[in-house]
Amino acid sequence: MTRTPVNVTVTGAAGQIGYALLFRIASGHLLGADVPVKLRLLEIPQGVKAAEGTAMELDDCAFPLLKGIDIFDDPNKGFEGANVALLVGARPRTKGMERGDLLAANGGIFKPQGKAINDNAADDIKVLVVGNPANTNALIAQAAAPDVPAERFTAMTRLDHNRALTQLAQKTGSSVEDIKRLTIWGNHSATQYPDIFHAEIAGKNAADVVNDEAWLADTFIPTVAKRGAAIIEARGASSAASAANAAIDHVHTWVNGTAAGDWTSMGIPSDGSYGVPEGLISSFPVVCKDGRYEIVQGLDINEFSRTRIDASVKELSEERDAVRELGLI
Ligand SMILES: NC(=O)C1=CN([C@@H]2O[C@H](COP(=O)(O)OP(=O)(O)OC[C@H]3O[C@@H](n4cnc5c(N)ncnc54)[C@H](O)[C@@H]3O)[C@@H](O)[C@H]2O)C=CC1
Ligand SMILES: O=C([O-])CC(=O)C(=O)O
Repeated sequence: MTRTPVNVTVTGAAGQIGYALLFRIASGHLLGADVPVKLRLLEIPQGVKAAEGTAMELDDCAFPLLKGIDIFDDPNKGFEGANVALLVGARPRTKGMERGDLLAANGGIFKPQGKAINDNAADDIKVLVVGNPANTNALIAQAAAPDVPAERFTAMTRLDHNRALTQLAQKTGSSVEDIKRLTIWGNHSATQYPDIFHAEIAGKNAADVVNDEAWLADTFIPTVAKRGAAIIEARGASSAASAANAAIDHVHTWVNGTAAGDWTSMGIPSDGSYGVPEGLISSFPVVCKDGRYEIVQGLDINEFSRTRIDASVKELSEERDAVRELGLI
């Protein structure tokens, strides 16, 4: 039986993450090796020509799963019939810009996109926001889409999760696939909290294996939390291929499920679990099954973790207050 192609909308398609992302979507890494896709690329008018160039290259790969590419500069058309939406395009922070300016500029992007998703996307739409500040941009888009179930709006912390896996593997001389149940809590920002207290390395508690709280506090957490800035410093541009890879991982896990005995990290609307105010889009440990996710419940949060989760959640609350004041939610 021939499957109906899944419509995948990618915003910011002509940007550097877009360039690293589209070829992997088209080759089956996002949804599965047997799932045909149609790409809907959304750009601002100035980005359309470059997106057309990328579309030519996609054609030239002759990917068997790629059943069509359309390019738009109108969000209503870009999200028409979308089953999956990757919101990558955002206004980057430029010199002299305050946090409030950045939130306002991105509100101008994510509010209309949320409305366009509300009015035009397929009923089963799943949204991943990558563009920064990702959690609060996801909140803005979600607030503009009252007819879409709130839990379909998610923000990307999988890059932080993957970064933490590698740092922990390198410290302990283990392999990333031996590490399970690691968690990123909070905001995709320098306040995020990568938590290894419930993680396991080859079946042993990761915090016990590390047995070095100073390394945790002074090396591991800041290395993971400030990795984006370190990459900008080294590369002269923000992370792109690793961000695209994490977006692929996020959606693939959401659609196809977490492995037995493991979980992942996703920025999702809080239901009040772990003291995170309801409605904030915060990163949690989640298990995915049958295209849905659930927060892992019942974890014991120690003092070390509590302080750090609270600090990141406080920042999220402040961002929510700021966009509320700007009338964006
Ligand atoms: N959540 C995460 O872990 C990460 C998030 N990011 C964020 O992802 C975003 C994109 O990064 P890059 O691809 O490197 O940026 P980029 O500047 O190379 O590309 C952004 C693209 O978005 C387009 N764009 C801007 N406004 C748009 C709109 N309203 N509709 C459609 N397209 C629009 C631009 O024309 C441009 O082609 C940035 O906000 C960056 O900070 C980057 C790395 C990791
Ligand atoms: O830090 C940035 O601007 C890009 C980003 O989100 C990351 O690499 O985590």
